Amino acid sequence: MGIEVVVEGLTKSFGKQNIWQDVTLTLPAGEVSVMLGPSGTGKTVFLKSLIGLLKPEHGRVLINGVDMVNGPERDIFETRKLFGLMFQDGALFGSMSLFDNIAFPLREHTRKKESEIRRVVMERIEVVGLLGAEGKLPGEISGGMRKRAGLARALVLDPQIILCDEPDSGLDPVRTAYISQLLIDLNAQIDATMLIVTHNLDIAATVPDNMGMLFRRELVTFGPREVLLTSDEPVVAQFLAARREGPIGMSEEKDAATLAAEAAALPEPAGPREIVPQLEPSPGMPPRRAVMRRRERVLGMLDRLPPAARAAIERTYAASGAATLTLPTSGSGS
Ligand SMILES: Nc1ncnc2c1ncn2[C@@H]1O[C@H](COP(=O)(O)OP(=O)(O)OP(=O)(O)O)[C@@H](O)[C@H]1O
Repeated sequence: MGIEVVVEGLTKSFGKQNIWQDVTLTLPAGEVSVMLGPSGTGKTVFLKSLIGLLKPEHGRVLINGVDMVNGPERDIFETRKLFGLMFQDGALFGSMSLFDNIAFPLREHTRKKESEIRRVVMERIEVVGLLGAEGKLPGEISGGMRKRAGLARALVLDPQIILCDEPDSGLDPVRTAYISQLLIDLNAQIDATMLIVTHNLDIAATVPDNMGMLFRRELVTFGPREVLLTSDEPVVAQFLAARREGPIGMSEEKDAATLAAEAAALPEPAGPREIVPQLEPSPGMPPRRAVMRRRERVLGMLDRLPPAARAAIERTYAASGAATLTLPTSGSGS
């Protein structure tokens, strides 16, 4: 099973530029989480901070008791081996075949024999649907194939935590849908904790168990997907509706007068936002073990969630036939 990642009071600046401050959240073990946020809000910086490649000035990132910010370098180095990283561009070596690219971490970090390396690499190549392309160079294949090769490479060391930086960048909507399904199938197969950074609304709506958003140097929210998807925070509503009206500007934040004028011109929302169902693993895949754990966890926190999120969660679990569940009384509490 994947490992819980606990982030406490994380603050990162570069010189005088504060990127974000006091970020606190927990990535639940084995669940899929998405971090949204406009360009430049520090999502990639956040991923790099989780693996200890960047050092925030304050706060902790705890993984199996190791603090990836302030812990001993030796422990951080060892803990990093639990991670699989998929970068935006696949980060493949252009002069190496896909096979050699995917084998690279095994050759660098293990003493496995070539026959064993071949077995592992071919297994992962099959998982991401690239059988037959292993001899090709990265320049000879499409962007979507390069992404999948990057994912295969992230998987060779049997990671328990997978970080994906914009898995959809440069992909058309159909390829993005395939990548979304692949991420869910992967979670079903290996039960790893996953964090995906994306701007893509389809991935955000269909893939994660949990969602968060960074904006104006803060974590706006992080929690079960229903919390963000029903949120009436202006920045979340603007992002999810992909509209110009709202706090997110083209290059800089808008002033109060502009915001007020835009808000006055906007039509009243027609009703609660529609939440599309989360993707299920493909036929033939094992069920996601995270689903049951998440259900326990989320139902345990129901009383502390905003009413709209609570109603959405109750609808989700009622629709998925959770007849055996006793939902905490709604209408009481918050
Ligand atoms: N090593 C660095 N040194 C100085 N500034 C940096 C460094 N890395 C990132 N930054 C700055 O931190 C800010 C956040 O960058 P980051 O790449 O994390 O944003 P992002 O949310 O991932 O953006 P996008 O969605 O466009 O990829 C940017 O202003 C960037 O210039």
